[in-house]
Amino acid sequence: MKFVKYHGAGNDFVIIDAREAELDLSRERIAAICHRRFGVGADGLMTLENDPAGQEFYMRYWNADGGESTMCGNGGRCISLFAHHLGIGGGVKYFNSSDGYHWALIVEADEHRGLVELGMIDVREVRDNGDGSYFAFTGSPHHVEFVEDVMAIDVFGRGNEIRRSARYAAMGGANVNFVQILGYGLLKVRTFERGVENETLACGTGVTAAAIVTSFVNQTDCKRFTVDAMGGKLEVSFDREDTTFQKVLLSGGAEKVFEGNIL
Ligand SMILES: N[C@H](CCC[C@H](N)C(=O)O)C(=O)O
Repeated sequence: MKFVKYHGAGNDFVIIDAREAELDLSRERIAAICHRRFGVGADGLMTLENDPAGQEFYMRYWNADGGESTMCGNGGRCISLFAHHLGIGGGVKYFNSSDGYHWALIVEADEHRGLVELGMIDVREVRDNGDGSYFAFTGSPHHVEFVEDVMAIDVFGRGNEIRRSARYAAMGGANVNFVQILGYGLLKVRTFERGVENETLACGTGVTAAAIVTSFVNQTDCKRFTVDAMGGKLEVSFDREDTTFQKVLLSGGAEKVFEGNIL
């Protein structure tokens, strides 16, 4: 089975063009493909499929543990560059996914790399958990808390604990984002990802949640954030009406790093 490997700010994915093929993708097989030693290694796997609703393609996403999951922002940017490399659509890609329709502008691209701006869903609620942390759904569920120094945080230990806490059990757990405010519109974020069950080098829906919660909580007139993730920089921008965030955009680099054949 042919695959390609892309990453967005170090959040990495196996992507398979499934438009013509019936694939055998069990939970176990996806977990094996994503395994860092016994497989290709990835934070997640995506298939690019024909969309019954008539968009240019459908994006399905599975986490590294083999579980099909909710929207992946870095994955959406990578699969849009992959679609571009396949000659699908024009300068703006229109696709469907688990949280509805998305568009992605290919700002620039060569045969390996690109700069991709992805339209995200609206965020109509930021929940204050009452303990200094917050929750927002940006296509995936995200816990957000502010810390003095993200590099001093035990992201795995504390992230795992919060991800498995009773608060988020009903939704199957949440991703956990630790946010350090570096300045006005400037954040550093580290994320423990549900379904990867570890820290990832970047999380697109996570940095989107971090920016929106920062605007909601203290930089209330800021609508554009640069976010330093461990694997690279991402930009988040939005319009804001009271507590509704619309025209949410996630921008950053995406890169095709290799292609291969899964036996
Ligand atoms: N692990 C997430 C999905 C992937 C999110 C992340 N890779 C992104 O870029 O948004 C979840 O199960 O909620």
